[in-house]
Amino acid sequence: MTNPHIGNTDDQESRQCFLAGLVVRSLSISTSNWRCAETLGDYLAERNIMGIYDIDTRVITRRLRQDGSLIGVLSTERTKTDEELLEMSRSWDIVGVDLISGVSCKAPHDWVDKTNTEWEFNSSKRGGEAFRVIAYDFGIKHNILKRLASYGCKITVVPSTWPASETLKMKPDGVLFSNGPGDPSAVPYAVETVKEIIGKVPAFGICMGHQLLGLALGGKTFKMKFGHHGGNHPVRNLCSGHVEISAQNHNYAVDSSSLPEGVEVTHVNLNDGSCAGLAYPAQNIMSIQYHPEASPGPHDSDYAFREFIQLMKKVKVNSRVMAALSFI
Ligand SMILES: NC(=O)CC[C@H](N)C(=O)O
Repeated sequence: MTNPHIGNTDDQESRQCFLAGLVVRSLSISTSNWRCAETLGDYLAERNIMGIYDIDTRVITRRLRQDGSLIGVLSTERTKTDEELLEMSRSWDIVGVDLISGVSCKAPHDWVDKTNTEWEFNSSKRGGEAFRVIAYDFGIKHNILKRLASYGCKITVVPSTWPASETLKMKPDGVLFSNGPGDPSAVPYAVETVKEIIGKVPAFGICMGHQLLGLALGGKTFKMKFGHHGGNHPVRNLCSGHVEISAQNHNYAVDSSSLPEGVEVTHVNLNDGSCAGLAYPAQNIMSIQYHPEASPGPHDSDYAFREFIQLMKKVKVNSRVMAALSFI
């Protein structure tokens, strides 16, 4: 973490902490958040997750910015020499590795929790209809589900390997493809699932889900030098012209130039011009590369959830009209 002071606030965004290790500058010895249940050190130790502090994370950040993402090794084993640790780091890679299967849920389950009412910041423009959404868990952040629930959705979360045929049998009004770790090109099974669903049901992709949609539509993804991480990246919404301050956490991106005819780039990251969102109106597809659910981060992009509701509503109304016309 580049923020020097870590440990004074915390919120869980998944059923468990999947981190292998955490490197921080200064570990807060006190917690100053009324909801904080324990110190970061205790939290990590209870889960046998390695942590190291008093590290000059700014030097590491400058190195990563200069040389790109690097593989690192943390070890408490004093028997290992530096050379052996370096060998370990050289023997591992993130490219081509399926990291989704290790974090996805094991079985379908419903989700009902909404955003805590006292923190609700966008309760305007809520339609009355409840739309049925199937959310693919590629490592889904809980606040994505809370925002959908706050917008009135009835949600079933399914594992990353859940068959598209089973999803279509559930007759959802929409499908959400979630965020998730690792290389999108390392999970062809997930791309195939997306391919079988799009065009039949409105789809919304977030981060990994956005990349899987890009691949399913025939585009390509690539590994960025050091990705986008943090809560202060400016993104231009090309439809509205607005610039949003966004929450970002990704190392891959969709190559805009690889997208086929009809697929629109809807958002651009203003730091490097990369694709930050796409749409394929012909198949009722929308997706964004960053995190509209924030948690943590700014709420500028919360409207994306409302746009997904409007997309499902439009499709549902159209299908009712078509059904009525078929009787005439
Ligand atoms: N937050 C995410 O879903 C990340 C997507 C993908 N694993 C990447 O690193 O680009």
